[in-house]
Amino acid sequence: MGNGLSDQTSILSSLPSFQSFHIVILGLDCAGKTTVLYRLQFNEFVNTVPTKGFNTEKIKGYYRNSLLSEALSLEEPKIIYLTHS
Ligand SMILES: Nc1nc2c(ncn2[C@@H]2O[C@H](COP(=O)(O)OP(=O)(O)OP(=O)(O)O)[C@@H](O)[C@H]2O)c(=O)[nH]1
Ligand SMILES: [Mg+2]
Repeated sequence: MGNGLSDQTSILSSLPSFQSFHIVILGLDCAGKTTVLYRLQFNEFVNTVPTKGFNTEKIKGYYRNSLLSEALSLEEPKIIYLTHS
C-alpha cells in the first residue's frame, strides 16, 4: 500500500531540513509504526513487539529524501501529522 504514501512523503520532503518538528505516526495495529520509527532512528530494521502505550524518540540528523521515502514505503498506510515544535 505504499502508493498511498506518496503525498505524505512529498510533504516531508518539502520541509526545510534545519527545522525541528514533532512527528506523530498513527496507524492500525501492526501497521509498521514502530518499524518506521526505529528505521529512522537507527537506519536499520529492528524486530518489534506490539507496543503498549506509545513509543517516543528524538531523532537528530538530516535524512536524505530517499532514505525517508524508503522508510515510509512500507506496506500498510500510516497517517502522519506534522506540527511545529
Ligand atoms: N512485510 C512487511 N512487514 C512489516 C512491514 N513493516 C513492519 N512489518 C512487520 O509487521 C509487524 C508489526 O510491525 P510494528 O512496527 O511492530 O507495527 P506497529 O504498528 O508498531 O504495531 P503496534 O505497536 O501493535 O500498533 C512486525 O513483525 C514487522 O516486522 C512492511 O513494510 N512489510
Ligand atoms: Mg508499535
